[in-house]
Amino acid sequence: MSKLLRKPEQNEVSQGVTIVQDVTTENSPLEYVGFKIVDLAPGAKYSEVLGKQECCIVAVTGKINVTDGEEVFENLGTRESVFEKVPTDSVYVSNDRRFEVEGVSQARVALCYSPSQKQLPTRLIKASDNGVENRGILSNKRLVHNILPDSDPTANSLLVVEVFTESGNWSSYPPHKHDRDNLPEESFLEESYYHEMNPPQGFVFQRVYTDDRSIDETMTVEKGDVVLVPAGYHPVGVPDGYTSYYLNVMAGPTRIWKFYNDPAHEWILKR
Ligand SMILES: O=C[C@H](O)[C@@H](O)[C@H](O)CC(=O)O
Repeated sequence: MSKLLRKPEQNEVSQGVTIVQDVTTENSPLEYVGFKIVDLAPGAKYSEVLGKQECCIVAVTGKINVTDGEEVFENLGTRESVFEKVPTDSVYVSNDRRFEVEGVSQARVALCYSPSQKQLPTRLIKASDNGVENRGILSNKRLVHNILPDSDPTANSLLVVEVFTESGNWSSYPPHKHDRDNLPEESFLEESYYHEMNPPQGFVFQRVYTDDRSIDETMTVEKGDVVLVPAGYHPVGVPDGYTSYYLNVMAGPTRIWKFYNDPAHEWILKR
């Protein structure tokens, strides 16, 4: 199996707290991005003390309470399924702070991490704060919820976005990359993809490949999988009949999302 594909696990770390995905800079080829999926039963609590990392806590499904020890944010979350396709609530917590997440209902929480040195204020990113974007044409249409875009100064290095791609469409297509620290042409951002499909037995194909093909992995991706993108183009193809969801975390030396399209396929934008 590709080293860029992480299958979900059921690691119950305490009563009602199950770690489903746990990507760190120590256990992955990523140097900037970290990512967890935590399932919480009602009343179960998960807490962390952050070092020189910032974290965006995303209420993927269900309702949660979040505190950083000073502020309390209650009843966050807007959906029982991501496929309701409504934006959700998130909380940004900066470096050298702690946080605790409590399940109000059965909840799935994404913890999105990146490096942070300069402590910034904790911030509730309400669902209504998400920038909603219909992107693409023909068979490349997708719906984008910008949770923590580079235009939002809340974070030091973290970018978080979720994308819905309909049946028979492609996203992150034409293939693009952001693996060179070469602004203004291109920024260097590592990336993680957390995937879900509807109906849940579905799969999508994701290719991660570099110009020199030193990386060239085409993966069959299923519900709960994480795909790691240390470098390279990273298109996603969605079979007929299914809807794809993914949550992206990006981070790198400069918090700017400036991608570069694969010249071989850029022509499709001119149709
Ligand atoms: O680089 C960002 C990620 O690849 C996705 O968020 C992608 O941009 C989604 C899309 O435009 O299809």
